[in-house]
Amino acid sequence: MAVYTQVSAEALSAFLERFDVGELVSAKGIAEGVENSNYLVDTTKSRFILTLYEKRVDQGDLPYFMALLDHCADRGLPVPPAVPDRDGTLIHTLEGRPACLIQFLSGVSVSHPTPAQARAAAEAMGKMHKAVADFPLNRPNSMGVDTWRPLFERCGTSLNDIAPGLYDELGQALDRVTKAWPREGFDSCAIHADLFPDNVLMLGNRVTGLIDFYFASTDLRLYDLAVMHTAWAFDATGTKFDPYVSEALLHGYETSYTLTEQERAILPLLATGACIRFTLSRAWDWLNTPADALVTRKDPMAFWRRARAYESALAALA
Ligand SMILES: Nc1ncnc2c1ncn2[C@@H]1O[C@H](COP(=O)(O)OP(=O)(O)O)[C@@H](O)[C@H]1O
Ligand SMILES: N[C@@H](CCOP(=O)(O)O)C(=O)O
Repeated sequence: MAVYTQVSAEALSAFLERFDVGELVSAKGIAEGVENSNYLVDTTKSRFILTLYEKRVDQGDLPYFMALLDHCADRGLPVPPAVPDRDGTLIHTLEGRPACLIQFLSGVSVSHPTPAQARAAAEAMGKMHKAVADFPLNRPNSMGVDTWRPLFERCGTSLNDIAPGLYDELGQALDRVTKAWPREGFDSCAIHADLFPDNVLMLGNRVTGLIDFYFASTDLRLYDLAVMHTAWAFDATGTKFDPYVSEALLHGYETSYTLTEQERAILPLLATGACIRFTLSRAWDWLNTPADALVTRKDPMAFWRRARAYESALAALA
């Protein structure tokens, strides 16, 4: 459940008057998602997503996210730009939170992607990377490789409450990965950085939406593919690897960028890093979200299992 901030009908009606979008017909809180409050809003003219940005999203980053969405939408990608009000303003305040009215995209996110769906989603990622070649803004990755150690230290030995021995094991993997992390030799661009299946809307095998750009940042282009691989090529528990989905992801991405031998060789390391990042962010939430909170905590171990699988692949290559 992700509705942290309640919006009254009166406040929403008044808010919508700033836009040329018709009058409020209905508004329902959306259960999916963990970061922000989202409402499905119907007006006499159309359907929208209303997002109120909660504490994890820095208000100062919103102009970057909105510019990136606009840039990609202008180039024909299925991403949802913010709707401007009559003055052209995109970012507003509602119920005391920064808020945007966002274009609604049809489609559903798949829970068990097939190879054909994985291929289409990775193709869309490749197209996005092509489209941002001339995107002029930069945003350092607030969940990038240099942030993992401090987050690990903040979690501390409480990690062992999640699984005995996790603090030591994760710390050692973090040492190995940060030491080997490529600091040059691979290109960077604006990346999505969280293109999990729940952030891709699909109708059948067709991608109708790439959403939730709130971790988007400037980072290694291949790291984006690595994040996607970790999220798509395993079952939800991180126990079962699907080699057909894995291959389909790489084939899909290669319709835009052929992977060199060097790039294929670095992918397991980047994927191990991605798994550490999601293990840590989930662990932090696990340790700091009250058990009775409305939001469902995500299992950190589902990514730690994946990290071990990628590290074994690295060992096999050595
Ligand atoms: N532009 C959109 N069009 C259609 N549905 C959307 C759109 N943006 C968000 N959603 C819906 O809202 C849900 C939560 O959005 P998301 O951005 O993933 O939230 P959070 O940032 O809180 O994780 C998505 O799973 C999807 O169902
Ligand atoms: N995808 C990440 C966390 C971010 O969640 P989202 O709902 O904003 O995509 C994870 O699964 O840990």
